[in-house]
Amino acid sequence: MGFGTVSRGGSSRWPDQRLCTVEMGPPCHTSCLSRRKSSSSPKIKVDLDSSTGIAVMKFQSPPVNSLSLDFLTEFCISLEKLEMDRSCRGVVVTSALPKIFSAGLDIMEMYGKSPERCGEFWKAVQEMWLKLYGSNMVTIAAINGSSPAGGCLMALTCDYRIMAENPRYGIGLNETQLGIVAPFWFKDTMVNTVGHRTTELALELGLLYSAPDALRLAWWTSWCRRTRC
Ligand SMILES: CCCCC/C=C\C/C=C\CC/C=C/CC(=O)SCCNC(=O)CCNC(=O)[C@H](O)C(C)(C)COP(=O)(O)OP(=O)(O)OC[C@H]1O[C@@H](n2cnc3c(N)ncnc32)[C@H](O)[C@@H]1OP(=O)(O)O
Repeated sequence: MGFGTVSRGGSSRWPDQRLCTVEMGPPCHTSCLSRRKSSSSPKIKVDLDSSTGIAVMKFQSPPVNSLSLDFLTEFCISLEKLEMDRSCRGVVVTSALPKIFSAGLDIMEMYGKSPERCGEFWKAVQEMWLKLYGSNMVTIAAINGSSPAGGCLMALTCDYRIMAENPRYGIGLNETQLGIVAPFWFKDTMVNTVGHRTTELALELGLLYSAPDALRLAWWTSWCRRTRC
């Protein structure tokens, strides 16, 4: 599947300033509760606070939030619903699982499947990227765990990234280490964020970065010391 032109943001839902802090705590007051809309599909839970216009999309697909066809389909539907809700201005994507943001594409989707199923899966991967990259909402990845390969792509596709500092958490397009080649548009998404030279090195060596290392290479808007965002 080829790509057409993707328009990015540009609506009144975008703030003038770069967004540097994200409120992710529990509701401050019970009166806030009435302005909250929640929905849950098996793999993704969404909470929208209409008073702030911020939605939090939590991945809840154990063991590792791998991007299966079902997961990607739910993700696109959830994002579309938020996109259509004019009260929603921004969305934070994060994980409900400890230690893992997303393990990337579901390996089991890429093994022993029919050509039709492979086509459907690959289209869903592209759809996820198109919808997230082309979103009119401000998109933020709160990376509270490991995020290799496709998980990293998802984070890079957001407008802003915040990562929890933990030496066990790594992020990067590490496909080379797995003996596969990162598709060109994975690479391009990384180039957009960290530039050609860093991307070249990272992809050649299949590097996974810790939060402080990634910060040095300008991956982040911010990072936090708490192990759970
Ligand atoms: C269909 C193809 C169409 C044609 C397309 C054409 C061209 C495209 C060509 C190539 C595609 C290139 C793009 C690739 C991008 C990707 O994202 S590939 C996936 C890369 N990701 C990984 O390899 C992640 C590997 N996993 C890990 O590193 C670790 O599991 C972890 C995430 C760091 C977590 O570690 P932890 O120790 O906590 O857990 P475990 O390792 O014990 O894992 C628990 C459990 O989860 C299973 N699992 C892990 N990762 C995946 C995964 N990506 N998909 C599915 N399942 C996964 C693991 O096997 C364990 O399972 P269990 O043994 O049954 O408990």
